[in-house]
Amino acid sequence: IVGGSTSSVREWPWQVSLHGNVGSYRHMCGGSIINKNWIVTAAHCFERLKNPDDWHIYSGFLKQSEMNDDAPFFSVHTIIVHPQYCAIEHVYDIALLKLQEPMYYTDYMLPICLPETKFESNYEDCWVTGWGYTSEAGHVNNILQKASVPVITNEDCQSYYKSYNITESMLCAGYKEGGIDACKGDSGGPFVCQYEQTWYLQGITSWGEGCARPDRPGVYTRVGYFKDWILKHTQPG
Ligand SMILES: COC(=O)Nc1ccc(-c2nc(CNC(=O)CCc3cc(Cl)ccc3N3C=NNN3)[nH]c2Cl)cc1
Repeated sequence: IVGGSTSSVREWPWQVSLHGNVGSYRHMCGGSIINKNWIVTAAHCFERLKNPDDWHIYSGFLKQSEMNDDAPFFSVHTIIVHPQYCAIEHVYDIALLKLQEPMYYTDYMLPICLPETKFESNYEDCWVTGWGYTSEAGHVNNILQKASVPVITNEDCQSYYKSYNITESMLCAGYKEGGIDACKGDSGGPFVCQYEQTWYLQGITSWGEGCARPDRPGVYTRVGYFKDWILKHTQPG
């Protein structure tokens, strides 16, 4: 997160850190708890690491330094990447992780609500969180960062990204002058908005041209667009 600030415990209890085995395990992506068995994240996180055994999920932690080999983690039973995901176009950048054992909820580990509708009309108080770089030429941050970022229309977003196709399955957020944005290592993590005292997962951190640059908003997977697909895979019975 560029231009953000340090989060406190229990602020974002749905935020998880996905550690991938690239020789040793290290933070690769963020993710969000949606119920006791399922995490939602970005499809691009699994381009190289497709084996569930190569992933450890850390939940309930604020600092990367706490997510060490002595700390408890959840294992992954199944990785479901959206069948229409396309890396080149950044489309359908969403994936579901089924846990090997159900999670227990605590004050530090709680699910985030899915959006009510496919396209929300209210995006008043929206935040992006993660352990990603705090500048383009940076490194993964130890303490979870947060930043408030306004949603912009897809039409405005398309006008900024002339060489890309901003689809209805994407949601954009950012400041025209830049300065505050997600960055490397934040992807897969939550973009949440508070409405009438409830937080909803409106986006999954996906891509952008650089970090926090003027006229280059962040592009998120629009979670509402995939609500039926998510429910189909994650509802018991
Ligand atoms: C010790 O462990 C480590 O060092 N781990 C570690 C883990 C992951 C990565 C890493 N992850 C990615 C995937 N993309 C993102 O995370 C954000 C994309 C994004 C989204 C929005 Cl909305 C806005 C802007 C951007 N944007 C553009 N440019 N940069 N960011 N790239 C790299 Cl590199 C690097 C190191």
